[in-house]
Amino acid sequence: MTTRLTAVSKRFGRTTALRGITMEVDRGVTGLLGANGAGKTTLLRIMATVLSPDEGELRLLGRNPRDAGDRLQIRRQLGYLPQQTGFYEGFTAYEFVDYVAILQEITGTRQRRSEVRRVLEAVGLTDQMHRHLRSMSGGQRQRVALAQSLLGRPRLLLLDEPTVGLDPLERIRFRQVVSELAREHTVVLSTHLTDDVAALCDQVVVLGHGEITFTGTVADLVTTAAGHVWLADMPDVAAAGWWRTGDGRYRHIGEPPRGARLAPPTVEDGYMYLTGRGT
Ligand SMILES: Nc1ncnc2c1ncn2[C@@H]1O[C@H](COP(=O)(O)OP(=O)(O)OP(=O)(O)O)[C@@H](O)[C@H]1O
Repeated sequence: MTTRLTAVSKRFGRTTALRGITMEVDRGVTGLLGANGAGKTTLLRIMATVLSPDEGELRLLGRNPRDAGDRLQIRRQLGYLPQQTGFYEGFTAYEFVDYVAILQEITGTRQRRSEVRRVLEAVGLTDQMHRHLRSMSGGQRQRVALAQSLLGRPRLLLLDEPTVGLDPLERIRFRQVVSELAREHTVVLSTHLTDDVAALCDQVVVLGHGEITFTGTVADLVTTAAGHVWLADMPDVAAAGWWRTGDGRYRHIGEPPRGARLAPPTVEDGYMYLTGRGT
């Protein structure tokens, strides 16, 4: 079931949010990495059939979203976690997910109940499902939001910055959930956290100013910075970027000076080198 974008572009007035995006996603996790305003949300909204592209072709789960019949079929197999979920604070986790299930026309009370319980269990909230949303932590609420996106066992799961605002333990819990899901789902998640990409993604797509600047594996992304990261006792202002590390040395990204002590690159270095920002 192919999910592929070909030469997709989108403008908002004078702003070009996406230009000539061509990419394919498959089972596993694809990470969309990019700075604020790079176009990640716009891309996910197009894939979620919320927005139409101005130009280009889209195949979602082997279907054409421009066709009304196909679009309905796509939406039935699609899970979407937007950047901001409109929660109803007075609802419990169960009530909220159940409400979304009703909106999705999951018919039959017994079937709906078991589906709501299934998705809450998938995100590890079985014990918390009768707590009110207003009393939950950011991470728990994010898992409730993820749970609603899993209703109906979607084959394509789109997650917009799902780990923003989570503390380290919540992020690890969230990663566990997503990596388990990716065994059977195609997951596309946007983030500006290179740690999430390193931990989760089979494929990485880097967006910069609405264009794809890199597609490959995490290892490929790391390799882009090989030979361009070095450590020194003093900062080198000619580097594209540098910062002082915890051990008092200065880590640099860019063209190394002669005789520099090269360091093995990380995903973050790869991303920084690629974007030419260094810091
Ligand atoms: N509805 C809209 N109307 C006008 N401009 C928009 C709209 N949506 C997005 N844009 C613009 O398109 C560009 C891409 O925005 P988008 O939200 O897709 O980026 P992003 O990578 O998701 O950013 P962030 O990480 O901050 O969420 C930005 O310049 C943004 O201001």
